[in-house]
Amino acid sequence: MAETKSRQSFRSKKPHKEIRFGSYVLGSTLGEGEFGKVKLGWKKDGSQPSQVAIKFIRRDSIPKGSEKESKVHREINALKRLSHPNIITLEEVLQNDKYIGIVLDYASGGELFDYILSQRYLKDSFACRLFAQLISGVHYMHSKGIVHRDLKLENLLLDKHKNIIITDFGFVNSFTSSNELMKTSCGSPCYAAPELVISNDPYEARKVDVWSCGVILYAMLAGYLPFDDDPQNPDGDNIARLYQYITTTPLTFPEYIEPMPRDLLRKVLVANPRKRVTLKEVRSHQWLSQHAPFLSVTPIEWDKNHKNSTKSSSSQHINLTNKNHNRRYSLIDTASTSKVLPLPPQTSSNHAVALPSSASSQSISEQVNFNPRENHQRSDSIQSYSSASLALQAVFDANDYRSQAIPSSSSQHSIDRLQRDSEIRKSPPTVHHSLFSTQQPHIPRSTTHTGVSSIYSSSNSLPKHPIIEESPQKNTSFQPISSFAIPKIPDLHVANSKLPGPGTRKPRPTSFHPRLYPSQDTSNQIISSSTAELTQTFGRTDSSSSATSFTNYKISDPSVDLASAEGDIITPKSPTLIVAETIVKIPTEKLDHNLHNETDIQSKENNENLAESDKRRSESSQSKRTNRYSAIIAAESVIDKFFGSSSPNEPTQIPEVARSNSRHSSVRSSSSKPSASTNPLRTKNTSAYESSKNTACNKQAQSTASKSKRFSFLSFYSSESSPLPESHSTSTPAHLPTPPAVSRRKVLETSNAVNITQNASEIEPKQDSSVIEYTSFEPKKEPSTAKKVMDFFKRRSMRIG
Ligand SMILES: Nc1ncnc2c1ncn2[C@@H]1O[C@H](COP(=O)(O)OP(=O)(O)OP(=O)(O)O)[C@@H](O)[C@H]1O
Repeated sequence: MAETKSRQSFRSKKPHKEIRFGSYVLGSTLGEGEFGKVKLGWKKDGSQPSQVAIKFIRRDSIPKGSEKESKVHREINALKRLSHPNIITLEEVLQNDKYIGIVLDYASGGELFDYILSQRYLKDSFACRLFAQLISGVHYMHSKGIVHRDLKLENLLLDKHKNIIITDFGFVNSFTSSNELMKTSCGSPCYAAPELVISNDPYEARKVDVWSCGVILYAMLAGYLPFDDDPQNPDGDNIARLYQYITTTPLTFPEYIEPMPRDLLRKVLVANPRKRVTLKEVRSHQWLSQHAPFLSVTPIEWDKNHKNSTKSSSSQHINLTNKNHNRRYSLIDTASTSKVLPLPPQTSSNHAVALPSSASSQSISEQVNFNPRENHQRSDSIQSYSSASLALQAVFDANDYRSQAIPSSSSQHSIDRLQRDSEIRKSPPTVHHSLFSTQQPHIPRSTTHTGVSSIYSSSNSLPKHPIIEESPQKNTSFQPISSFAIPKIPDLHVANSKLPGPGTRKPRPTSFHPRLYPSQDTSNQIISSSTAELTQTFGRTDSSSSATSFTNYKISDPSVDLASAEGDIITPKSPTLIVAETIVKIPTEKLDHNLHNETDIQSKENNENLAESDKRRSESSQSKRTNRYSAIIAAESVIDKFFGSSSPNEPTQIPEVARSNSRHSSVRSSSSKPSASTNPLRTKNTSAYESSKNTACNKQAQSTASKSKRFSFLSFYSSESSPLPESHSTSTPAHLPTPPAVSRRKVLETSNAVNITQNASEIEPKQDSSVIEYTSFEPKKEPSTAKKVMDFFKRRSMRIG
């Protein structure tokens, strides 16, 4: 007995092993993507960046020359070229013999998707602010000749001040001003522009991003996705039908969306890309006029700001090893003292910012300077600022400074500012109304501010052809995306594409619907009937081409190269990932297509720890799943049955689908489709479960059928039949009117029945190394069932392409 006790106490005192990757200590898992886990990390010595998100990619999961490898390279090289406060910052890339670790800024606010779920939908002013940031980021990347092509809520993170951070650049591609047409279909079904899905013709790359931005805006304001009310396709699972609906139905809005954003959405969500507004037109829309100063910052200015701050920071006595550290620090520790920051922005319900018509946008960047003394006074509080917040703050301050002609603030002001800032940060999170989060000052709207057009005409520094501003080729420190190694393959339009399989992740609500794939016969009927109409919509003369693309519509296989199709501006070149026995730190400025070996050797032990920890986690999660989440297992079985089973017993498929479907297990037959008159959730639930029983669904799944009804993923698709207990429901925030209860696919608001928003504080690691335990690799707190289910969706998000 005594021996047992002493053994126990020994065990409890035994320090847990610290898991490290390079110079980073690893913490909890932030999420899981296509390539694997994303983990929180921090430097043990407390140096910057204080917290990072490390995206781990198992090297053996990206075979040489594979599409996956290209995707990783695309993402890294794109991020290296981008330096904008609303675009995720690449800190560095590390690798050892097992993993590649893409070290990114940590966006502690979680996914915008989850945030909208928690709010049901966003207030007009807040959505406007986020949308302005999104548009600014997208405009910036377009100016670099980069299109994202997979913009969706799940790829938009929030920093701690609720600024948008665009992430996941795996589908980016480059274009030139002379050739912007692309052919590869990619993106997520619900966010993909119609021309991607229903046409074989090359598409204008930037317009595709514009469409996705429109879908995102709609989802922010409505709390659900647009074109979601087709009575013939209540679940939106028939994607051909969905796109037919999109191209033929006028956009409708819930009553709580204001007229101005409606007007903007009507101009953005136009099926015909030729009639769809350009990003420039979006930026100058009246609804965004209150954020005109921010939107008027040109890409050149963002770069200048970055360069200036990098140069300044290099004179500081900071031991930094790469430009990104400088970038981050530069906003804090620059040597420039020419201007002192104006008073901090305050929270304001009126977030209109006046931009004097005489101000030139050029002056913005010149005034974006920081007083190091002031910033030193910020001490610890400044550490928590993300680079996004800081950069946004800087631009705001510059605008604010200029517009208000505030004289240099005294150091006392700075101290006051710091105190106020830290108080604001201590306060509980609220929905922010200003472009610059909680620090937005109350600045009365200028009476001379007559809207965006006047601003642009007075300070029109926006390039007519953004690509000309800074050609990617000019940037010698970066490897242009065009040099990626992409094996040349035939055009991969949807007509030739394949369905996803077990290797692919499965759906989340906004990007996927459980019964997405219509049976061949059903879709064909719809396609045939709609071809003429769509041809008309897109103004085509070649009806046969349309017909072909519709008839053969399938989801393309992500394992096949997406960016190499004819029309994409990509030059093939062999990719190489140098295998090293040790962790190799790759400063981003040196990293190009090839990952070079460098210094900073990490012991193999850590590496093993990482793998071991992964193993333990999976074992532990396995047992937890068995004990506590059998319902989820049931749901997974159901989904595997539908989308991912590689079981040899899989049902015979329609030949054409089977041919193209190496991984997708089954295509739902039309007979399994529930009638629209029945409750789609209940029906789906039942039919799905029955299907699972018919195949190799395990016994446990069967025995937990009733539980699966309670926690099934299907329950996330309806508010009417949400099986969640009342007590879990979150009421509509007071400021928001109750959304109509009619749409069964109010996916965002429905999911709000359970609070699944990730609490950043739960995953904050303890910085004191003495208390960092091995278990820090595993979250101490068991995530809620709802969270698990949502994570399950995350793992299964899928795309066209
Ligand atoms: N910088 C970050 N800060 C905080 N969380 C992050 C960060 N990057 C990723 N995550 C979390 O990890 C999850 C997976 O990351 P990410 O989407 O980048 O992976 P992925 O492999 O690119 O997946 P996919 O391509 O399917 O989106 C995200 O949904 C997010 O919750």
